[in-house]
Parts: sequence; structure tokens; C-alpha cells
Amino acid sequence: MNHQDLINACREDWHAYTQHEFVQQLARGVLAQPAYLHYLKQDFLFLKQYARAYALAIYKADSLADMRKALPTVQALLNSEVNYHVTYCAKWGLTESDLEAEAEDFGTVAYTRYVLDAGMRGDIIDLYAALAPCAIGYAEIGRHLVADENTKLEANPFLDWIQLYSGEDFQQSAAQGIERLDELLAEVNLHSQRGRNLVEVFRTATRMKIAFWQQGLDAIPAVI
Ligand SMILES: Cc1ncc(C[n+]2csc(CCO)c2C)c(N)n1
Repeated sequence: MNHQDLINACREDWHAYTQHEFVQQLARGVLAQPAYLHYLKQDFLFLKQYARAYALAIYKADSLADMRKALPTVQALLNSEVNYHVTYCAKWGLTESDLEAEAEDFGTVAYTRYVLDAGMRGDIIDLYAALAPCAIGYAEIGRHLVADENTKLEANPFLDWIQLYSGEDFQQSAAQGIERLDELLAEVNLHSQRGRNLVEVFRTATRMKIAFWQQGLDAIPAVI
């Protein structure tokens, strides 16, 4: 099996994740600021947990070669991606202490701790299957948004976000992650018990990613 089998096995959830209302409003440039600020703060907390999960990939690897394969991502996350995020958040008026002081929302805890649990109780393939919706989903969203005529590519306050995820660097790192996952999945039969379990891990992770978007929209104050 490969990563496309995982997506095909949970089409509806995948669609709900990659075409979420949060993403559509962002693409049209109409997303309410409180939703985006909440998302940015939660994404900082997400990135820290994501780095822990990649560190777990080193722990779960069977060989020195596989341990080494996970290291560049841990390094990139801790040294560049978190820093880039902090710098980007400053443009939206959020300081690093605002980010550190933020409490984790339900969707953030649900997704990140689910990944860690799937990885801890399972093996490295379970861990990568739980991480996969992030890189695969964001890369797909980035590509779709730039190709979609409904996306506002001028005077859109979220253009940097769209450019980051549609850009060459992110697309390439996602492609590498997919290649790594496919190497590992090649030894699994989709219709075996193992294959079905991996689909369930991927499906649950995808459902948690939907909740992550939704918590952004839920942060918009109700008009009374
Ligand atoms: C909730 C959430 N999911 C995915 C990304 C995209 N992303 C940014 S850095 C990184 C790690 C590998 O480079 C990934 C997957 C995000 N920012 N927030």
C-alpha cells in the first residue's frame, strides 16, 4: 500500500479537512481576524508537539540509518520553522510571550497527543501515518489554493500563508515525507489487519485536523 490508499480509504474526512470552511475563508481573504490569531497561537503550540513527535520517530527507528532520516525534520522544526512562525506572528501583533502563554485548545491537544499515542503504542509506521495528514494535507491545500480561481491572490491578508504552503520549499519537504512514508508502507498489504489499522490511524488523525481548523472558526466572538 501507499499514502494514496490511506487517503482513498477516508475520502469524506479528507475532503472535510482539505476543503474546510476555515481554508476557504482564508483563500477568499475574508477570514475573521480572531479566527486567524487563534489559529496562529495554536499552531505555535502544535509545532512544539510536532517536534516531540519527530523526536519519537528517532526513538522508534530500528536502524541508525532510519534514526538519521528523522533528524533533519527535528532540526528544521526547532531551528527554523518555529522561528519563522514566531517572526510571522509578530507581523500579526503576537509576541513570543503571547504564544508561550496561550493554553492549548481541545483540537490541539486532541491531534498532537493522538499522534504521540499512536506512535508510542505502535511502531514508526503508525507514527508516520498519524503525522501524514499534516504535510500531505497542507501541501495539497497549498497547490489547490494557487490553482483555484476563487482564491484571492491580491490584497489578501493571508497571502503569505498561501505562498508558504504552495511554495517550492514546503512542497519539496512534503514530497520527501511522502516518499519516506511510501517506502515504509510498501511492506504492508492494505487489506491485512495491519493495513486496516493504519487506515484507522490516518482517519483519526485526519478527523483531529478537521477539529484543529474548526477551533479557529469557533474563536470568532458571537454577535449578540
Ligand atoms: C496544524 C498544522 N498542520 C500542518 C502544518 C504544516 N506544517 C508546517 S511545519 C510542518 C512540519 C514539517 O515541515 C508542517 C507539517 C501546520 N503549520 N499546522
